[in-house]
Amino acid sequence: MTGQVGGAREGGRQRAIPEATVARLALYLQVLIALDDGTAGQEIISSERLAQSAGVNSAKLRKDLSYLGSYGIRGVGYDVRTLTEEISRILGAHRAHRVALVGLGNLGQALAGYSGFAGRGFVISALFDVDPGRVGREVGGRVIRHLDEAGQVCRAAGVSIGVIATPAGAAQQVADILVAAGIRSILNFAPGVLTVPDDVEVRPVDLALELQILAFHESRRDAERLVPRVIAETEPAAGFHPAEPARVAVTT
Ligand SMILES: NC(=O)c1ccc[n+]([C@@H]2O[C@H](COP(=O)([O-])OP(=O)(O)OC[C@H]3O[C@@H](n4cnc5c(N)ncnc54)[C@H](O)[C@@H]3O)[C@@H](O)[C@H]2O)c1
Repeated sequence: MTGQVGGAREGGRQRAIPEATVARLALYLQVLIALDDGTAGQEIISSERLAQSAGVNSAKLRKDLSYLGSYGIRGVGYDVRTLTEEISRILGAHRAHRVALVGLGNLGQALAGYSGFAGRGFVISALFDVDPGRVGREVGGRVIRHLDEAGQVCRAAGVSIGVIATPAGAAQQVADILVAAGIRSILNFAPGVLTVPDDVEVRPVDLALELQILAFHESRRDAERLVPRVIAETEPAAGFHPAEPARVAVTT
């Protein structure tokens, strides 16, 4: 997996966009779409307001948007429609992407029933499982097909993205089948690393990892809160006696 993705053109060549910027562009697009829906025709948005709504600072926002070219009007802001279209174009969100979902258990059924993908340009077009108790059933208005049909169904439906929500032990076999069906982009919820050809992009999703990152930031914040207290409480106060041990704040 690369840390950069192809993006805006510069002098006829594609200018690579860092992955973190791509993630934030998706966030800006979400804000812009909500804004367009909610305010019926707001035309201009300031970089400060867009940055604040997306939870980033204005400097970072301007740097991110610089990958698109210059769409801002200095001192005024960004044209909402133009910026929405441009970010959509860069993210490929201006056209529908057909998605196949494999593994219709707890997670797969929740994903298949989620209505929010369509508004972002993702259409769940095919569902696959191998459990005879699930194959033939309908989830989110689609019938679950047997994985053996994946090649034929995915090609016929023009599926370009596969989502794996099977147990870890089945994920590699499922990935191989999706790749053989012509799919070059895979979102993998199953734990573990998949082996795929170089031209296939796999994005692992690991909520436990995200929670660990949150926990890390939380313990950093706790440590930062503790340090000023330690300093304050160890500073010699008036009447301090050198033989007296310094008091240090301890949180449990
Ligand atoms: N990444 C995350 O943050 C995250 C969060 C929750 C679950 N998970 C993972 O997602 C996966 C699914 O979790 P779940 O709770 O929905 O499990 P589940 O057992 O409820 O569902 C798994 C489904 O996969 C199907 N399946 C099994 N082998 C298959 C195969 N070879 N081909 C097609 N389908 C097959 C089963 O029949 C079942 O319907 C697990 O690997 C789990 O660890 C990941």
